[in-house]
Amino acid sequence: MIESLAAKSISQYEALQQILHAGFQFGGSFALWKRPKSNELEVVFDDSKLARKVNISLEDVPSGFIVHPFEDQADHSAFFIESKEYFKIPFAKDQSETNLPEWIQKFAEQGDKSLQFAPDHFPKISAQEIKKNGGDKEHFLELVRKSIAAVKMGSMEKVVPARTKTLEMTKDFDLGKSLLNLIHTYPNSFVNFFHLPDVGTWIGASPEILIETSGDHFYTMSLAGTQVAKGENPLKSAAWTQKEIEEQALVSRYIVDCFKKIRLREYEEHGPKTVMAGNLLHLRSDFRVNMKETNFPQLGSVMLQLLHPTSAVCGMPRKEAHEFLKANEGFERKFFAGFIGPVNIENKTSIYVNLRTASLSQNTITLYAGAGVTEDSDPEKEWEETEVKCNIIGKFIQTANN
Ligand SMILES: C=C(O[C@H]1C=CC=C(C(=O)O)[C@@H]1O)C(=O)O
Repeated sequence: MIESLAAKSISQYEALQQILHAGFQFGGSFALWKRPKSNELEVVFDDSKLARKVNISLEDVPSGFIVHPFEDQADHSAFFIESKEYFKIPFAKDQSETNLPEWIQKFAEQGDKSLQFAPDHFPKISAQEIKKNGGDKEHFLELVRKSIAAVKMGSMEKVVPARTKTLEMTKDFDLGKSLLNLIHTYPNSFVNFFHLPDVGTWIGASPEILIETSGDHFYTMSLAGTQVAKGENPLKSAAWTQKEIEEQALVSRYIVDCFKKIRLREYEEHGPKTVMAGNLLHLRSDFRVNMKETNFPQLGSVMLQLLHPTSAVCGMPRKEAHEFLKANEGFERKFFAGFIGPVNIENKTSIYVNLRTASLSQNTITLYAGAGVTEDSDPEKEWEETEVKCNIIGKFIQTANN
């Protein structure tokens, strides 16, 4: 349902606060997001008190927001925030004011203001759970060493070990402000927030599309290789090592192998080129298919099932890399490196890999990051890379006034 917006303008910060307030008071699940380069913020509310699940055959799914963990589900299901209410509001950077649907403003005015930010909506994590959730540096270094050894032994070409970083939830943590900062700092990312009662509450800024379908057009990308952007024109001056070029080429090969599996020969491939995500540079290739010309109307769902988890977040071959991570990583990825995004909204589905992300609990915020390992990797450098990746979200969470 598309709502008309109220005439009264409010600041973008206030709008975010009111959306969050209404979302938590609604009692169901909700999500908000801003697509890369878009000037609009989109929101869905679902009043269902029980987390909804759908099959990941997306053609049959109503409008909404999908949330799938890293682990494949035996029943091919994902969590789903059905679009019982959907609206979008202007949210350009240079436009400090915006409008909300009238009902949200009324809802927020009537409600209890103290609930505007309510960490008690989030699950509580015990100290014991924090300890075993994979944030230890020595554990990660050892994991990378083991990864390199396994690649050298020939059982895998690449693997993507990950870690967490846990921050304390401070009293001055301001969710609306963190989101506003993420939105304006990362205009090329998919900035997102979703809340599934009793399941999880996550905030992130992903640079990686897993699949997108819009009308007859299908799109996916291979993204890998990381360096910190430096200098005046980082996109032009970036140089890539053989290790990074190979790492990204493996992700592209993985996509082409998926096309081969379904005998799809007509696709466009462009790249790789250097792209910017926050203060990081990556190598990216773009893949496009016309679903009408290739007579493949269900390509989105088919590729979603074939691609996830890609070798940008798991490794290659996928099965061996996944088994290695399960045996050695030592923590549960949950929704990290899973996939999230709007489905069948205005004839478009945009599903992102859930990277540069954090889960919120009553007392902690857990950041997640991984790094692609090949035989030329250096454990200390991979640790540094995950620090920088964690910081993309972390720096807007640790200090409320950032
Ligand atoms: C696994 C992550 O990034 C992936 C995407 C781009 C570059 C990557 C890399 O250089 O390792 C990773 O494959 C992450 O951000 O946690």
